[in-house]
Order: sequence, then C-alpha cells, then structure tokens
Amino acid sequence: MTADGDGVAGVRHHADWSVHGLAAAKAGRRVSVVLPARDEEATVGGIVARLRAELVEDVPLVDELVVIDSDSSDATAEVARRAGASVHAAAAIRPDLGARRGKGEALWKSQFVTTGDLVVFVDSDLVDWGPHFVTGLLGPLLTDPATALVKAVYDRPMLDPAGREVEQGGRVTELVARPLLALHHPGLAGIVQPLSGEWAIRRDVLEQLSVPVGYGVEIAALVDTATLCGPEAIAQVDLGRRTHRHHRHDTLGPMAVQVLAAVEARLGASHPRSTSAALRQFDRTTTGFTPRETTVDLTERPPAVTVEGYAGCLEEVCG
Ligand SMILES: O=c1ccn([C@@H]2O[C@H](COP(=O)(O)OP(=O)(O)O[C@H]3O[C@H](CO)[C@@H](O)[C@H](O)[C@H]3O)[C@@H](O)[C@H]2O)c(=O)[nH]1
Ligand SMILES: O=C(O)[C@H](O)COP(=O)(O)O
Repeated sequence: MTADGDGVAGVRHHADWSVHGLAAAKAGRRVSVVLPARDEEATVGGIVARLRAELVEDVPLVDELVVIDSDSSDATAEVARRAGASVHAAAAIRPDLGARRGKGEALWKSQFVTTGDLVVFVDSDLVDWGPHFVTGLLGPLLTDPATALVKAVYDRPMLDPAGREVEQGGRVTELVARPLLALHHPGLAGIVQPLSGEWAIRRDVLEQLSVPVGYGVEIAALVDTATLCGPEAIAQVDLGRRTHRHHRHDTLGPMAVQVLAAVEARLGASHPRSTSAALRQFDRTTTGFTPRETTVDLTERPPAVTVEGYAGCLEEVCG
C-alpha cells in the first residue's frame, strides 16, 4: 500500500514492530494510552481489559491506561474502572479551567492527568480492533526521533445489522475532511484517514497545540503538527480493519461543522475564529418541515504549555 502525498511519508504496517521490541525501545520513556468515552459502557470495558492484560501486565509497554469520561450518563466510568483503567471525569479535571462538552475537550483535559512522554489516543466505541492498534501507533514514535505524530490507517467497513459489509465508512472524511485538505493543505493529502480517532503524539508537541473542544481535534492536530514540525514528521501505520458504532447521517452535521471550522480557523485573518455556529436541520412533520437547531461549539482550548500549573515539558520542539 502506498499513499505518498506531497510531504507525508508512505504507510508502514503494524506488523513492522513487535511488542517486545517496542518495550525495549522505550529507553526510559513513558507511554500513556488515553480513551475518551461518552456513553461507551458497551465497549470501553473490553478495550481497557485487553490493553491492560497484553500491554501493561504481559509486556510493560504502556505505563498508564486512562479513560476520560466525557459527561457520560451511563456506567462508562464504573465499567472502565473495573476493567483496570484510571478514570477521570473530564469536567472534574482542573475545574478552575471550566468545562466544555466534546471529544476535543476530553483529549485536552487528559494532558493534566497523564505523565507519558508519548500519548496514544484510542476511541472507546471500537468493535473490530486489537492491541496492535497501540503497538502500531507507537512503532514510529519509539524508533524514529523525527516522528512527531502517527495516524492510524485502516479498512473501515460499514456493516448492516446482519454484519454484512455494505460500503466503506468515513462519510465526514470523504465529504468534508479530504476536500478541505485538497483545497487548503495539499501537502497533507497523503493522509489516508485524516479523522482517525486512533493516533499517537509526542507530548512535547501535543502540549504546543491549540485544541478544538469538539470533533475538530483530529484535523487541527494534523494541520498544526505539520505547521510546527513539517508534514514529514507525520507517520501513518496500517492497522488492518476497524469497525465501530456509526452515527446517523444527520448527527454527522455538527461534526462536519466542527471539522470545517477547525480548518477555517487555521486559514488566517480572513477567517476569524467563531465560538459557535447555529446548524439548522429539518424534520418532516404533519405540518411541513420543522426546523431543529443545534448550537455547535467551536471553542478552542489553548496549548497546555501556556496554562498555569501545567506540569509538562517546556522545551522548544521541532527545531
Ligand atoms: O463528546 C464526546 C463525543 C465523543 N467522545 C468519544 O470520542 C470517541 C469518538 O467519538 P464518535 O462520536 O464515535 O466519533 P466518530 O463518529 O467515530 O468520528 C470519527 O471522526 C471524528 C472527527 O474527526 C473523530 O473525532 C473520531 O475519533 C472518529 O472516530 C468515542 O470514544 C466517544 O465516546 C467523547 O469522549 N466525548
Ligand atoms: O470519520 C468519519 O468520516 C465519521 O466518523 C463518519 O464515519 P462513518 O461514516 O464510518 O460513520
């Protein structure tokens, strides 16, 4: 498989690295795995338990396994804790900094409760996955000092209720993220899955990034890491196959707005940052089309390194 863009390197394969080899390559570095989770009681426990058994207990690759409970109303926190994660409610982390809703907020807040030099993010709604998601993402970071961020690449089939493959997933990827990269960041067009929720990053880079509180977090991290370190500092690793819970197409609207806004905010002064947008969608009712309005949060959190009391590293990165 090749996917060379203008600047991004080709895709490696997770099998290029063994778990024992990676544990030996750590050389004193600490690894945090962070799972953001909102209402994921059905899946988060199994993911945590397997990562804990294979990458914490069998082989000492992962030093901390952290679930950030993102305003769940189900038993996510309890299930994750029982499976062996340390669990933090996003809103309870540094309450002096306030609380927003969203996936990006969970990732941003995770910086205040983790200590890893390398941070691996893994979604907690995964169905088809394995510990090779974590080892694959760590491969380039642990073996190549020029790598700053690693993105997951995978087949992502959409299955019908009977488990048959109906098409490939990634609706926001294909209709929003990829066109945005083509228009504004062609040097990143070689990124196969720009929105993949599984990615890993050096903390000394992560802490320099401004973080959208919602679903703009992945595209923002890509664009900003390329700006800070160059696109060649972004690696990609093929993790095989991934399936997860899908949103209805209309609930992808707010996600699309957040992805668009994160890229627009990085286009310079002609696109001032808004802090919210009103997305109007319509339901067919007996009286016609009834509008349904969603206020989409476009807020961004500042680089952690600029936040008073942040304990991370303060060194300058990427030259
Ligand atoms: O407010 C939220 C929303 C989601 N999540 C968690 O974030 C992960 C991904 O969320 P999901 O709603 O399943 O996103 P997807 O539809 O899978 O969206 C894809 O595209 C998004 C936009 O780039 C990425 O953020 C996702 O990781 C990626 O899987 C899951 O573990 C969620 O529980 C939170 O922690 N807080
Ligand atoms: O990554 C994406 O584009 C969105 O998460 C939607 O994915 P899906 O179309 O596979 O649900």
